[in-house]
Amino acid sequence: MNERLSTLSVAKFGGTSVADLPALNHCADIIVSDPSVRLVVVSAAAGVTNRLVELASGTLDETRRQLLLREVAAIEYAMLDRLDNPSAIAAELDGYLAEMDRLSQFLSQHPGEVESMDRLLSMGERCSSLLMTQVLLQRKMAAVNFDACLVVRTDDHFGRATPEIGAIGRLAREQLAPLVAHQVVVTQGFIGSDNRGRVTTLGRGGSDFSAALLAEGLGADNLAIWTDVDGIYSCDPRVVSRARPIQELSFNEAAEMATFGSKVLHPATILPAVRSGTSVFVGSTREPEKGGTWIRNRCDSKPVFRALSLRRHQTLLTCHSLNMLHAQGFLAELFAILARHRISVDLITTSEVSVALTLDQTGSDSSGRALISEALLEELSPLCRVEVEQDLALVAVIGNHIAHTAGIGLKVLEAMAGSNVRMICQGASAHNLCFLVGEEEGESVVRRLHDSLLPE
Ligand SMILES: Nc1ncnc2c1ncn2[C@@H]1O[C@H](COP(=O)(O)OP(=O)(O)O)[C@@H](O)[C@H]1O
Ligand SMILES: N[C@@H](CC(=O)OP(=O)(O)O)C(=O)O
Repeated sequence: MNERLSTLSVAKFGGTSVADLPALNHCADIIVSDPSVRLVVVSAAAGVTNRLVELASGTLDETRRQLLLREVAAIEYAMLDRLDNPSAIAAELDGYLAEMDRLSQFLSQHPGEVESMDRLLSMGERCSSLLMTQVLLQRKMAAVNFDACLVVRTDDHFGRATPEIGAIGRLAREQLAPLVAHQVVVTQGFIGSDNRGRVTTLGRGGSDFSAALLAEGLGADNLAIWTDVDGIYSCDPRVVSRARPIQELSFNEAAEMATFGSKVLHPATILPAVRSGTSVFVGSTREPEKGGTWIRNRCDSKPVFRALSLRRHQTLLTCHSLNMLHAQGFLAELFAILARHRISVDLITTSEVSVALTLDQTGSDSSGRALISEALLEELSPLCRVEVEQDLALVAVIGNHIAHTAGIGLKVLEAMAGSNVRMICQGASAHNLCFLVGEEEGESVVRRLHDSLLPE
């Protein structure tokens, strides 16, 4: 960097924050009011990625394909048309929309062609960064639109690419640092490229992750995740109306919340922040004055019960095998097969002859492809008999010293009286106690637990 900035902040704006022109103007207000914000990371406008995922499926009839393209175009043009000077970027935006048409048509003829799928999915974020940059230029800010693929280097696992941290750090220092010294740089979340320059995506909700990786690469002091809630709450406010905002959280607690379903943060966001010591803020784009949640390495309060998370659509895999009895290597073999299918395991319990595990659904790729494939079941079949249960919900109690505080199990189970608890996991972390219940019971269990463990 030519000039050392006293404080460097990265601001990420999610889909609802860039959904229309008034929303983009709220983002601009935040950026203008804080001179430390030098890198802005944007998601696709709300609803766009879902439509692109459908377009990328390659299974649509022509009427549906045209309808989705028109809907995406309507979202983007509604913003373009209300700019002071739409002609400045109209041709570029038209180009992106034409590319969506071309790629979705190609995919109708070649369904499952993963390279084109990711290129198509990347278009939503490209439209947003183009529009966001123009809104900042309108405000007379020095701003530039920057292609995230130049810095966010990943492997070539299309749909759910893994970032290459070392390369991202080097590229951020070489390419981004000189730019942020002189202007606000606007870039896309969610997308990257492999070492052959092919566009990749990081999996659904991956813009938070992109912002955290870029903040790490730049050595930023702060990362702000601007969204549609004024911070992280003690539970999803859509599920528990009495949930309350949390002012300060530790990295550990935030990581547990994100992992176990608090959608406000992508689960991978915390690790880059931990590595680089970057503080993370979560706040509302529409109401920044309300404040929000700070996530830091250390925080003063360490309550036993901090929050609850609910993750729906859980799958429980129970693997039975008599070969497991007093044998070595069974779990190693099982996990090797799961790893080959890029499945990450969440909860696990074992008995003499069986092992039950839940699958991490945050690992589903950008197209939302199902994780349990026929190929996986086939590979597992010589090793064990597999039972698959779906329609479960994972409830996580998150806090501190959970593994070392007497009476917690009783308190939690009392609140669960009458519910069928399918699996319980506790002990590996001092920060969580997790269990599975039927999907239909998930919300009511969380509400009862909130009343009992986190009363006002
Ligand atoms: N514990 C929680 N605190 C706050 N919001 C939560 C929590 N758990 C889930 N959410 C949900 O996360 C949503 C914000 O995440 P998301 O929709 O991914 O935002 P964005 O599009 O800005 O990335 C909120 O609207 C809220 O309903
Ligand atoms: N647009 C991508 C990436 C993302 O992170 O979006 P959001 O910030 O709105 O959750 C998606 O919908 O998955």
